[in-house]
Amino acid sequence: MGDDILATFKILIIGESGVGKSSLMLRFVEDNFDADQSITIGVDFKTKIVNIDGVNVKLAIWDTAGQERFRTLTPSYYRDAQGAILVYDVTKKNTFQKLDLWLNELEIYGTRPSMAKMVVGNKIDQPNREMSRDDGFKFAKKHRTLFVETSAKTSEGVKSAFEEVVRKIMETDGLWDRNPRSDTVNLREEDRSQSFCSSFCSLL
Ligand SMILES: Nc1nc2c(ncn2[C@@H]2O[C@H](COP(=O)(O)OP(=O)(O)OP(=O)(O)O)[C@@H](O)[C@H]2O)c(=O)[nH]1
Repeated sequence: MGDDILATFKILIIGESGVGKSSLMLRFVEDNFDADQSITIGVDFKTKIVNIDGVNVKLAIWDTAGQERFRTLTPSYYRDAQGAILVYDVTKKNTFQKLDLWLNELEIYGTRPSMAKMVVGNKIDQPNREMSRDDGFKFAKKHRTLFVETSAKTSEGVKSAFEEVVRKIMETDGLWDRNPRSDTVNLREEDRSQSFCSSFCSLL
């Protein structure tokens, strides 16, 4: 395998304000954590190339604002996304209860019916849990989504959260297209000189 990138996947991170969406992206893309992570206004965007089971794919990760007043461009965030990570904070029950609304947004604005969805219970490093692992698991089972618990602070579960979404996208027919390969787009030198001669040299 070379450096070829098989495909580019658009993945959204959604959920209530303060659950750790930006922190999960920062941990996954830059392996970093900021205890004073600032609030997201509108949308933040990062790319990362990952190798999944020997195949390179490029991820375009869209970190959306949890706060309603910063969500003016919602439909364009969702357009063509192949995967979505729905985040709640295990120490805040209300963020878990809002997951239904976030799933509903995906239904309304998502343009790919078979989008891969992952529910993520974040901040498991904290001692004051309000939601158990089982609560998250049951929700995910009911809505047929993937599920994992994470800590953006310690990095536990973060890599799996993103990688499992990518695997799910890859195994879903019709959800993605291969990136055009450079050797099929550009004719090789010998082909080019041949086609030059067959269409032009014979006219001379
Ligand atoms: N202890 C702990 N704190 C976290 C974790 N993830 C995020 N935080 C903190 O929680 C706060 C909010 O995190 P953000 O990543 O800004 O949350 P967000 O969901 O992007 O928030 P919005 O931009 O408002 O939508 C910040 O102070 C983070 O440092 C975690 O796993 N553990």
